[in-house]
Amino acid sequence: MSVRISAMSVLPPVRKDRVIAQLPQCFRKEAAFHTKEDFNSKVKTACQEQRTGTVGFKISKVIVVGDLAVGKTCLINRFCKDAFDKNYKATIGVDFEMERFEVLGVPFSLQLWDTAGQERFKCIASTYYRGAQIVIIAFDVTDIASLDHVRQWLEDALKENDPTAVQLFIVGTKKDLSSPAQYSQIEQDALKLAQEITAEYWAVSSLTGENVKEFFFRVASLAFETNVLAELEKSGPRQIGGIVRINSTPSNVNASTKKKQPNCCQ
Ligand SMILES: Nc1nc2c(ncn2[C@@H]2O[C@H](COP(=O)(O)OP(=O)(O)OP(=O)(O)O)[C@@H](O)[C@H]2O)c(=O)[nH]1
Ligand SMILES: [Mg+2]
Repeated sequence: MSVRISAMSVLPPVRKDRVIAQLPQCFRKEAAFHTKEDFNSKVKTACQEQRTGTVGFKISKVIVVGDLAVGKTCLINRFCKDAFDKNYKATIGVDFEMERFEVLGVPFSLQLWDTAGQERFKCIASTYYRGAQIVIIAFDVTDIASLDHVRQWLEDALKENDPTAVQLFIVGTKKDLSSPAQYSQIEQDALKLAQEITAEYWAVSSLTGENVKEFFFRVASLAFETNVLAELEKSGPRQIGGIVRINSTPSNVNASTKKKQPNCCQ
């Protein structure tokens, strides 16, 4: 407890617009991590009673992958800096941003890794995939090829991570560029894919900001909820009563059986 107090007194308070008191809802019920309206009751009780263990000090790693120019950097910049650049500057290797939240009164941080989509930088970027709790695969809703490549990105990301420990999101970008008819067509395919690979689906626009904050709040909340449940499980059923597990095993068909390949940078 004393550690917690000193750590909190060193850090400035979390920004008011990063405080999460209610569970943000999913974007589409057909492809959601879960569709519950509220945080798990065990998680809420644990937070109220300050029994969240190490979660308050935890930094969860998020990697954002996907084809070049789909808008990964813009998505992160819209959320972290509320900025948008219409000029394309390829990410070379990786970049990262830290975002601090307060979820149900408990500090919680995400380390957002923005990776390169260009083939020639992919090899550097992939060395940073390891240790991700959350994998976000971005595709451009106006470019069906970028959706077709999602499975390959997933496979690459899961080579470096434990597939059963990863929470997966598919995010369609540049929603502002697509007509409602075009959008609903690609959404059908994206929802189908999300269901197949057990991912939660979102669609956003970094230009207008539509759904960007909602998306990252949802990511932070689900990551937090999973971490608190894991912490409660660690502290044992005798202490905390029965654990309600949320169904969080991304059963990826392609990647889970693959052997780790050596990274190549020829
Ligand atoms: N209209 C519109 N353009 C966008 C949006 N998001 C990104 N763009 C544009 O798409 C281009 C590529 O965006 P980036 O964010 O740099 O793409 P990236 O995925 O990071 O690309 P790499 O770093 O090469 O992998 C830029 O010209 C952006 O301005 C969006 O929501 N709407
Ligand atoms: Mg980029």
